[in-house]
Amino acid sequence: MAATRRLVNTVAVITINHPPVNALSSSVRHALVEEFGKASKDPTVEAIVLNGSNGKFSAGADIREFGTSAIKTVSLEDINGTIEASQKPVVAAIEGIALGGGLELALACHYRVADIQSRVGLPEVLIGILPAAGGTQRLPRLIGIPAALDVIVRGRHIPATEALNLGIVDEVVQGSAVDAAIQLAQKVIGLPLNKRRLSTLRISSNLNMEDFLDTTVEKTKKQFRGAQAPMACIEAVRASVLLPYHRGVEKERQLFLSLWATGQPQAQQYAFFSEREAAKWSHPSGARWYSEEPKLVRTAAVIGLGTMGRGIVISLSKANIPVIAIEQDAYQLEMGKKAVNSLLEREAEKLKQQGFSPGSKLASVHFTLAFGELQDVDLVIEAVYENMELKKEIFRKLSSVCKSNAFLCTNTSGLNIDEIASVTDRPNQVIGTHFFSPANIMKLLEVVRGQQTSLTTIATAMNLGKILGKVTVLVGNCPLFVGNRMLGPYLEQASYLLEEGCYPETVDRAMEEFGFAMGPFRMMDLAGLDVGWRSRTEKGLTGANVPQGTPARKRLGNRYSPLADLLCESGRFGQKTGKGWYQYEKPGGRTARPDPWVKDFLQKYRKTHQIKQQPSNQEQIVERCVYALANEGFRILEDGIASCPEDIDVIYNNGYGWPKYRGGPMYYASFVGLPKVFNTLEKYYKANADVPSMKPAFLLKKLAAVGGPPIKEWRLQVGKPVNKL
Ligand SMILES: CC/C=C\CC(=O)SCCNC(=O)CCNC(=O)[C@H](O)C(C)(C)COP(=O)(O)OP(=O)(O)OC[C@H]1O[C@@H](n2cnc3c(N)ncnc32)[C@H](O)[C@@H]1OP(=O)(O)O
Repeated sequence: MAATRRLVNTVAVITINHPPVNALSSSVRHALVEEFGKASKDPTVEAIVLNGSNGKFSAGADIREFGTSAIKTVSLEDINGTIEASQKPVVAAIEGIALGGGLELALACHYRVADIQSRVGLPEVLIGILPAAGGTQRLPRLIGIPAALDVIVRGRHIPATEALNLGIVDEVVQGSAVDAAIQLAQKVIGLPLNKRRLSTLRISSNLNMEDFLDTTVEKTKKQFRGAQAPMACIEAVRASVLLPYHRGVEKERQLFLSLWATGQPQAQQYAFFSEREAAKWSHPSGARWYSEEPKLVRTAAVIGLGTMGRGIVISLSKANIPVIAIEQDAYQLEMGKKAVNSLLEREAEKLKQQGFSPGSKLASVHFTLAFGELQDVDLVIEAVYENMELKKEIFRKLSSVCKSNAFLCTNTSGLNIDEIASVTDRPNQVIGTHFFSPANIMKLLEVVRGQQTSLTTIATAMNLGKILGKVTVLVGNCPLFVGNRMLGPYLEQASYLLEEGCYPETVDRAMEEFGFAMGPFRMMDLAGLDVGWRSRTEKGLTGANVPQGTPARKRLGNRYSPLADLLCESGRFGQKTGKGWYQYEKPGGRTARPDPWVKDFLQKYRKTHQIKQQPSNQEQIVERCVYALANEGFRILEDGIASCPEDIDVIYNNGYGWPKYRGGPMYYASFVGLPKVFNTLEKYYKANADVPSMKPAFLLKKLAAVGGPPIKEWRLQVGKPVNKL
């Protein structure tokens, strides 16, 4: 039964029953109509309580129904209208979550009681749509325009205590929300309900509403560049100010349909489900996420308290895993300790505001210089800087100090996991955990399996990612893994564009207007240009080891751009030195300004090398950079490094600032059409045979030849994720 009804004295308790998250699919909506109908008619029922089974009110509309005929059956807004109009008081008992349509349903009830652990919100914007069951009209009437806009446009999950302060819920309880709701329902029997019907309320505000909304539009346009849903949310809320309720709801509906026509909701919903699929990892042996038991991680250690290590320590503590944090000397330890403690204080403050005692949520962190203290930890994450010899030295030590069943993780962004594992006494328990900076904030975790990594180790690392609240993707071991490997051809194209007449700001603007959080040159400046320079020097691509007589713009017969090397040779390492592809207000400054020095440098460079100026337009810039990125993605699939295109998209959406409303680079390639991507790359490669990264990948060619099937059918062509490198 999608909803059940029981009677407690004169209160009918209607329970949504649709595991796992009580999504309001067609069957639930029909069941709600039926049970409300019966409760309304039943003369023994004086009040109604609505809750969800298994401690979850509801995660909202069933996202899988969008775009199908199921969504067209009885509408949630009609149900909400019926509930609100009920002559008997209806109380929502919110446990766990009331999200999207779930909260809209609760807003149609006359009262809302929430348990202290619950979260409410209207996160539709995160899947490319807007609340379309009256939420954009009822919420502003309840909590006012500014607060409602914040909730709807950002789509964040609001903890119960904050929801109480905002006025979204009427009561927050420590114990059972259902019991409290029944008590409240009994108390309000017979009281007038008019003021509890949100659709009938008038919006009160002293603000100059039109100005306020216009300013919000401008701010939102900048903040969510290119995303349509946030703008539609504002327009729907504007309608709540200007129009009577029923016309506001019509506007909400129209906006929903226009959003659907943009294609953005489909991309964002693909991204939503891809994230969930990524957790369901598979292994070339045929093992899957459900066939392997992860080991419990009760205690952990982090080696290195630089930016990465600090973020990892915070993540572990927030997940209630006690941490031992190690540094190499007293000074570094003290610096790390100060930074970690100050971040933990901020977390504790947030918890206090939510009504929790920080001690019950944040695990302890113990700082030490002594490796010997690691003998009992279940798992270690090494987070020192990228140097193979240093990492090996640490893993040798760990191998001798840690208990035999401890897991050893390395936070490398591209070094060989097998080589690191080879110095230990337990290569099967060594795994890569590639966090993204700042590690306590960024959602992505690339888990890298080495050749000998055991299934238990994989299951444990994947489960740890989940516990830390990360979007965790399992990938194979190859230089730079998935995300960073794809950056290579992308950044290469960006540099070639400069050689050919573009400027950093032109390329960055094009990519940012496409939707990237940051263009390639701003990104390089942020990461530090010296990092890549060091690696190219080690590979003999630049510096003293380049063979004499090598042309400046060729390496091993292929095109090479020395621009970044030249910048580094001038001491321009990016933000940290106050100069890179841009100039900054000071070393460590954040505001990038085009630098006349760079312009002059590029002009001289082009003249010296007699490069014909043919600056690309915005569309060409995007095509070259994005197709180069996706092409490498196809190679990664061919090589068996990623299991499926969805995993690659999850990595880009969550770790590289790719605009989620474009689904990810592989989804985008599929959206544009694989034959078009193939032909464009082929044309470029034919004219530039010295740029092998632009040679269309074999898999792309194969898929394009059959007309570019939908992305979920690519798996058939990809096969098992066996590392072929
Ligand atoms: C007419 C329009 C009216 C209203 C519009 C809407 O209501 S749109 C929907 C708005 N709601 C959301 O966006 C919530 C989406 N869900 C989540 O954020 C999380 O799933 C949630 C609820 C916080 C639970 O997180 P948790 O980590 O505990 O579980 P997980 O994410 O793995 O989800 C478990 C399985 O449930 C599926 N699922 C979740 N939400 C929905 C949903 N709204 N519709 C359909 N399916 C949903 C999810 O895919 C998982 O499925 P599985 O097959 O097990 O992978």
